Formats: sequence, structure tokens, C-alpha cells
Amino acid sequence: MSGSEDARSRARRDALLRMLLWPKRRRLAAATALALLENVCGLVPPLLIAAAIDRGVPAAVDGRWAPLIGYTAAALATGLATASVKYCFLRYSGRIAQDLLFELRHRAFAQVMGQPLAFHEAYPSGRVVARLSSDVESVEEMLEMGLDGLFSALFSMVGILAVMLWLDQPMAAVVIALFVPLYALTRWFRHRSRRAYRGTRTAVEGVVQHTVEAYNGVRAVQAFRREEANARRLDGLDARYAVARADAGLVSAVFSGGVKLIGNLSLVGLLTLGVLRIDQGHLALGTLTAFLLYVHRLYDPIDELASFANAFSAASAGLEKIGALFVRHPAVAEPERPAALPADPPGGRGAVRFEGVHFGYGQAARPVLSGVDLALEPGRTVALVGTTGAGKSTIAKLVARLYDPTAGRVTLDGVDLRELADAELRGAVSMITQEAFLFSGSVADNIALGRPDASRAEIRAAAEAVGAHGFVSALPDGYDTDVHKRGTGLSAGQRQLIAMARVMLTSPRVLILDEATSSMDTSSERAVHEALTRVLAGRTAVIIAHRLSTVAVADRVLVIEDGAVVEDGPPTRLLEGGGRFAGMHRGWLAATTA
Ligand SMILES: Nc1ncnc2c1ncn2[C@@H]1O[C@H](COP(=O)(O)OP(=O)(O)OP(=O)(O)O)[C@@H](O)[C@H]1O
Repeated sequence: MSGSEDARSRARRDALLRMLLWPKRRRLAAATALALLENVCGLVPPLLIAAAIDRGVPAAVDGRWAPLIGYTAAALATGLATASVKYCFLRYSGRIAQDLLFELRHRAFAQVMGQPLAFHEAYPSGRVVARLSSDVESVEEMLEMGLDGLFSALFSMVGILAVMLWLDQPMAAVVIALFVPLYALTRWFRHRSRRAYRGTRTAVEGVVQHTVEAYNGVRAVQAFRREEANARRLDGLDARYAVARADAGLVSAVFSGGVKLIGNLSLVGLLTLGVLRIDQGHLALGTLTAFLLYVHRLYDPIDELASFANAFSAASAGLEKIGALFVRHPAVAEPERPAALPADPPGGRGAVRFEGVHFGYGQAARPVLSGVDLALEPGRTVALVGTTGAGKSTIAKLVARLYDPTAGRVTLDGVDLRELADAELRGAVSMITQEAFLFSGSVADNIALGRPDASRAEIRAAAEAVGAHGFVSALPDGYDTDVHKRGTGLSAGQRQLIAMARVMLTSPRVLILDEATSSMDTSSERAVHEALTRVLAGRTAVIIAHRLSTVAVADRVLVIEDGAVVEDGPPTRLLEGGGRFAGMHRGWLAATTA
């Protein structure tokens, strides 16, 4: 990673942290106060034990038991108080951690869903899944195990050092002197662990991405016998992940071991100096005991701090990756003052115009459309045909305003699409994609996707209108059948019918249909065609026709070549004209009848 990229991704991580933590600052302050109280309580018992040894025991030897009993009871009471405050802190900080995670997941998911199509076409879905799953998990781990360690480590270190300095300065100096190698070790760890954990996040991303891709493309995998090769690739990615984990493990082992070593050196140093100072009469035995107890307490939290630092490095690398989702992509911006579509435009609803439209995917990319002028009349069906890569889908995406033209404008009923509020545009222009995607839920939920408030009668009427009612009522639970339940198994044609019922229910002014390329059997194809005729009636429609049989339902055909309209007219006239469309049709007839 280059220096400036590194700084950018750290800045993104910090911005994300600020966005998450700032609204919770009051609760975090309350958690900090609880942790402080816990640690202050925790400082008292060693002092009471020192007093018990130095004062209570000699008094008991003289037959006065009250001081010893008093010190012991006080040590017990502070121990109980520490435990109760710790319980409250853990419950409270646990809730904050869960809320933070909820917020992170919610924001990251909403951010991904709200990104323009340009983002999704450039960002592999596996990578997004890795961000939303394993990267979020790394933050979860840090919050679950780390907060406690961080707070106790920081507060107890400061508190213990203060008490040590108050008890005996030369002894405290030994402990402080050993902080120099500890500081050096911590610096090394911070630097090395950041690199190591970035490596693990990148490696796990590779594993998740490959798994998601293989799963999404399982048909192609099986058709091309790629199972073995895919499994080998996953093994390779897994091995890379294992190496990255081992590297991170090595860094944390060196750090934890180093901290333990320095802790033990402190004990030896304190014991040696303590015995000398007792011998010289400068130190009491109880104070030495308190020192030894404190050193133990000092290095335990440093160990916890090491776990936190580990978790933080992993989470920090995860947050850098999640932060990348928050980078703004040149989006189709919502207008500040949206215009409304005319309710009853002269000539009818659904007139689409392209006026001198230029478009290319990204600034450096070759232009796909160069000055397209086009008028689609209300209520008519236009089929776009042409060779692959000609620009048919691009025209459709501009009608749906999934992208904005780089120059020129696209209007609907006289209004520039850029002036329409998103909700109004989505209600006015609907798209049926090739795969006719069904979401988890019932058939009814899927039909009512664009109008969740639709009544069951309306849903049924929409299904009846496209001829889907028959097969839906034959499903085990009718309209309540879960579309992803095992055994439901809807065919491609049935999925298309459900997608068309969806359109019937929302009744958009303009419908864009990216016709499925996979062939259906003749009866399904006929059912889809019949449904199509009903859905198209009285609506402006743009069909990206992959199969020329679909063109029969169109009033007009546009032949697209290299981003330009090269032929335009009713299908029958184009067939008679003997131009490109007639040639394509002859080729298609020969292929289908061969
Ligand atoms: N998301 C994208 N990013 C960059 N270039 C793209 C993108 N989508 C399409 N293109 C390019 O734009 C051109 C037009 O593509 P488009 O998808 O509009 O063609 P099409 O006529 O619909 O093709 P097909 O029949 O194969 O679907 C092609 O050169 C294609 O490579």
C-alpha cells in the first residue's frame, strides 16, 4: 500500500469511528466512569493487605485481634465492591458494543444498497459480502473482548504507578525503568501488527469472494467441470489466509511473550531491591508484599492490553476495509427541488425522449453513445435489437436513470429525469431484469415488492392479469408459499410471470424489460408472451430483445449498432425493407429451424 493510500484508508477508518462513537459519547463517558471506579476499588486490597501484615499481624501476636480482623474485613468488602462494579461495567459496555455493531452493520448495509449501479458493477459482490461479514466480525471481536481489557489496563496502570510512587520511590523507579523496553516493544507491535492484520483481512476477503463467486456461478462451474479447479483455488486462498494468520499470530506471540518477560524481570528486580531495602530498614515487609501484588496486577492488564491491541489491529484493518464502502461514487444525485411529472400530459403518459445523449462508463472509457436523439411514443412498445455490446442495455439503463448522460438529456413526459425525485422516478419507470429475481419471503410479498401496502385481492388480481394465478394457487401454500423453501422450485417462466405481476401492481408509465436469454420450453414461452402482451397494453415499453420472436409484440424496432440507431420502424416494414433487421431475422430463422 502506498503512503498516500495508507493515509487515505486510515482517514476513512477514523471518520467511520467518529461517526459511530460520537453519538454514543455520553454512554461511553458513563462506561469510563464505571471502569475508573472499578480500578480505584481494585487498588485498595493490596494496601489493606500491607497494613494487615505490618500492623495487624504484630498486634495479633500481642493478643489484639481487632486490627487484623478489621483490615481483613475491609479487604473483603472492597473485593466485593470491585466485583459488583465490574459486573455493572461489563453489562453496560456489552450493551454499548452491541449497539455500535448494530449501527455499523446498518450503516454499511444501507450504504451498499444506496450506492449507484456504477459501484455495484465495479465492486465484486464477494468483496461486499466479506466487508459486511468477516470485517464486521473483526470489529465485533474487538468490542466483545477488548473494551474491558482496554479500560482496566489504562486505569489500573496509571493508578498502580501512582500508588507505587507514593509507597516507595526507589522501588517504583525499578518498575518505571522497565517501561522503556515495554514502550519500544509496543511501538514495534503497533507497526508490525497493522501490516499483519491488513494481510489477514485481504486474505480472508479473497476466500469469501471466491466462495461467493463459485456459489453464484455454480451452474457454470458444473457445466464446465470446474469443481476440482475451484476447490484447488480455494485451497490456495485458504493457504494464503493461513500464512497471514500465522504471521499475525507470530507478532502477537512475540509481544505477549515480551510483556511477560518484562513483567518477570520487574518481579526479580523488585524482590532484590526490596530485600536490600528491608535489610537497610527503609521498607516494611508488608509494603514489599503490596509491591509484588501490584506488579502482578500491573502486568496482567498489560497482557489484556496486548489482547486488545491484537483485536484492535484486526478491527482497525476491518474498519479500513469497511470505510472503503463509504467512499462516494459519482452517483445519480437527487435533485434539490424535484419537479413533478404531469398527471395528464397531452398525447398520454410515458413519452420518453433522448436529446443529444452522450454517454460512457467512466471518464477514461470509450463513449458508448455519441449524440443519440430518440422519441418513444406513449403506450407503444419498442424493441431494441443489435449485436452484443451495441449499447442496448446502456440505453435502457439511461431510461431507468441508473446512470446520467455525460451530455444531453433524457426526459419523461417532458421532465428531465435528473429533476425527478428518486421515489417518483422509481414509481414511474420499472424494470424487469433477465433473472427476474425473487427475494426471500412469500409469493405474495414478491408480487407486492413495489407496493407493500397492496391488499391480497389486488395481489391476486395482478397475478390473474398475467396468468400467474393458476400455478400460484397450485403451490403448497398458495400465495403464502415461501419462494426459497426447498421444493418450491419455480421455473424461469414462472419467475418471469411473478415479475410481471409485480409490474401490473405498480403500474409504471414506462416498463423496461431485459428479456431472459435462457430459452424456455414452448408452453412457458407462450405463457410469458401472453402475460407480456397484457402487461404492455397501454404502457410505454422498451424491450431488450435477445430472441427475435419477442419482436412480434413490438410496435417498433430500433436496430442499435455501435451506440447509434441504424434502423427504425415497425417490424413488418423493416422485414420488407431487406436491411439489417431483415438480415438478422433471416439468420435467426435459419438457426431456429435448423
Ligand atoms: N458497467 C460497465 N462498465 C464499463 N463498460 C460497460 C459496462 N456495461 C457495458 N459496458 C460497455 O458498453 C458497451 C455497450 O454495452 P451494453 O451492455 O449496452 O450492450 P448490449 O447491446 O446491451 O449488449 P448485450 O446484447 O451483450 O447485452 C460495451 O462495449 C460494453 O463493454
